[in-house]
Amino acid sequence: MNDITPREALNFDELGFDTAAVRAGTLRSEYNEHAEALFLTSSFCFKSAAEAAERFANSEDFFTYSRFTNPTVTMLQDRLAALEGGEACIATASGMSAILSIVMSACNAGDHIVSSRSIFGSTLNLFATVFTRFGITTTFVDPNDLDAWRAAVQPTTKLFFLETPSNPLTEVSDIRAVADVAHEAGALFVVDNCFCSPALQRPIEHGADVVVHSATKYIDGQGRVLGGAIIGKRDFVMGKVFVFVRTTGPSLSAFNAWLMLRGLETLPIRMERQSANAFKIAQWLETQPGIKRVWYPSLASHPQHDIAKRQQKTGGALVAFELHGDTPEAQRANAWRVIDQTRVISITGNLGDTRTTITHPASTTHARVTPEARAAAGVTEGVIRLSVGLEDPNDICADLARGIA
Ligand SMILES: N[C@@H](CCOC(=O)CCC(=O)O)C(=O)O
Repeated sequence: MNDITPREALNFDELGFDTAAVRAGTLRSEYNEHAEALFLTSSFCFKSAAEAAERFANSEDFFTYSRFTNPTVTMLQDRLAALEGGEACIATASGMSAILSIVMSACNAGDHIVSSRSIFGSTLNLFATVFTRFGITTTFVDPNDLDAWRAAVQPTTKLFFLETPSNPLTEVSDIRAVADVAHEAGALFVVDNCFCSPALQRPIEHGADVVVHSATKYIDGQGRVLGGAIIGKRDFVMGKVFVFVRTTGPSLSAFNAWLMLRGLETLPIRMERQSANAFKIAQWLETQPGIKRVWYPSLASHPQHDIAKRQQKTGGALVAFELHGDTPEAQRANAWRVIDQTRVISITGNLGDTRTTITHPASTTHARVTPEARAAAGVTEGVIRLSVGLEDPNDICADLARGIA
């Protein structure tokens, strides 16, 4: 590929994380532009039919067609691989298409997955309803019960799936401990690192084989575009996932990749500040009598506080809390009242934005999950998820106080 860099290529393994966040992805055109260029083109031209044939035959090394190779997307992939400490990355159109691509690349009909039960609603549905139609079954387990992971293993188990911290309750699991069980079983261990981003947690360093992201969240960081990313060893990512994405087309657009490159430049400072704001808000929520329970990994009351301290740089920017209520209906009414009384916070089904967002998971992000699966994951009608942004945390507390009072 035309890797024309103004000076010699940088080795990001030897440079700091913050340096990689702004500089990794060094591909430049013949013009040696300073900022990453946006290559809005569906295809690339060839000097001859023979060159076209040669380049299509070696598509990993040449730009041919943007469904599978585009310079702007390559720069994003290179940067994400550097940030996660992986050998290679493939970017996709959304987080869900990233998970789909991993499973379709790793499993065949008749194979089996062991997954945490505490995962995003659409991921749970993908495993429980879509894959089963193609003969891939999943056993869901309590993510903090290592015996349950072990007991769920079958001769056909090919993949372990963990989300830590989990969506929406920020349940934290020991990545190294689950990795050991996965590897004893000969399974590929996939960790969804969406809530932390590589700025706060690098699962590959703790034994994960593959890291998956909804890049829509902290990687974009400003609530603008959808995207996904798969990071891991070259033989799996380029040998299998690349071929799947090339053939089936859940590819990331160059425009979205370009925005995400901009977003990543501020990832470390956004995560630091948003985490600090979230900690302040979580501490304040714990003092509110109207609130039954608060989940935030940096709080001493969090059930996996010790694991989080070991594994994450900060508690992250997601806070979950539960409202009182004698019945599920009363809990929902209380939660909706708090949400509806906000004026500053955005009521929306997304997270990872610089603006604070508030979500009622039971009726949005986890609405299509069965009530039993929601109950097993602890997602009651009283739970509210807050994705804390860059506003003054006092303004966010005041906005929440109106409904809580
Ligand atoms: N990952 C986002 C997703 C937003 O919600 C959904 O995708 C809902 C699922 C559906 O209705 O199909 C988040 O957690 O905020």
